[in-house]
Amino acid sequence: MDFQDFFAPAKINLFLHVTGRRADGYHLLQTAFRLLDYGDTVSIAVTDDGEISLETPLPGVPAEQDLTVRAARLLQHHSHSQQGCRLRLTKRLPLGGGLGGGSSDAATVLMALNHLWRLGLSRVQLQQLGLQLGADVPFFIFGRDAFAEGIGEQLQALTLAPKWYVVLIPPVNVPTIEIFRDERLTRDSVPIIMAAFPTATKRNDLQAVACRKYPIIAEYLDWLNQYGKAMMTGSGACVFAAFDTQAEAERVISELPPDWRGFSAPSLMQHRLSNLFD
Ligand SMILES: C[C@@](CO)(OP(=O)(O)O)[C@H](O)COP(=O)(O)OP(=O)(O)OC[C@H]1O[C@@H](n2ccc(N)nc2=O)[C@H](O)[C@@H]1O
Ligand SMILES: Nc1ncnc2c1ncn2[C@@H]1O[C@H](COP(=O)(O)OP(=O)(O)O)[C@@H](O)[C@H]1O
Repeated sequence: MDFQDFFAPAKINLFLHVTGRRADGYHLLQTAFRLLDYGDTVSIAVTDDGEISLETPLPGVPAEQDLTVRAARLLQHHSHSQQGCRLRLTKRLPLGGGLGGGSSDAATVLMALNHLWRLGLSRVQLQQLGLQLGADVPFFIFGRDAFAEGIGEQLQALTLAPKWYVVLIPPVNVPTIEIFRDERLTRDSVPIIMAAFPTATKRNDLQAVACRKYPIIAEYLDWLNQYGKAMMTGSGACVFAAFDTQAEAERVISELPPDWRGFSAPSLMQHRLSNLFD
């Protein structure tokens, strides 16, 4: 059985404003997504028996609920394909970290199987399908830094200078839904236009609620603020800061207190699976 490896990068949100709420309860956002050259690896072997299985289930996540399996099943159902696959996942991104790990794994499975099963769906078709799995999935299929609106599915390409990021991983798993449900969340940020993004003050509207619920996040922000401008990504718990050079980022990592976890990684200009659509 031949397994092929496919990369599933992390994302960070360079700012995140909650501008309203849809009738179905989902929140309207404005955000800037940035890809990082750090992530999970999904290994896939195609089978002809129609079965879909995950050989490396994550602790606490039944295989059938794993976003890789759900993505494969969704694509199989949508395309009426008779083919199947065996999946293996090498997880580096923390669960519930705001780095979009599960969504990125799902996007990678959709793009890889579209290629391996020779389905010929376009990037836009896969983005629409991916939205059924999570609000961040279309961005990973879009495959480059983006200004996003709606619930994150309306995407415009952003060109940003390359940077190095320090990402710290507080020892808490923050369920996205818990932050969006909180009555203290402010939901009335005034919408900005994309052209205003580079000069606007960067803020994450989910950060105050997450820090109140999990004070350890504030502790990690305070520590990182000594070195650069620290912010939380997505609904947390991870926090990040940007640096111009690898050396600066690695110096910060080398000074982490004992038992604190984090990594440094450069920005990623294009998703490695983007070439599958050329
Ligand atoms: C906040 C963001 C920012 O990039 O990222 P994460 O921190 O999760 O990575 C995303 O909008 C998260 O996207 P994603 O993680 O895919 O969320 P989903 O699984 O679609 O949603 C989980 C739950 O959060 C709530 N939710 C999610 C997105 C949104 N715009 N409004 C919401 O109210 C809904 O109750 C939903 O049932
Ligand atoms: N392949 C997967 N990787 C990570 N989480 C997954 C996966 N499949 C299902 N999940 C579930 O989705 C939840 C949120 O995942 P994740 O996308 O990593 O969060 P976030 O977007 O906040 O970083 C996890 O807590 C887990 O229960």
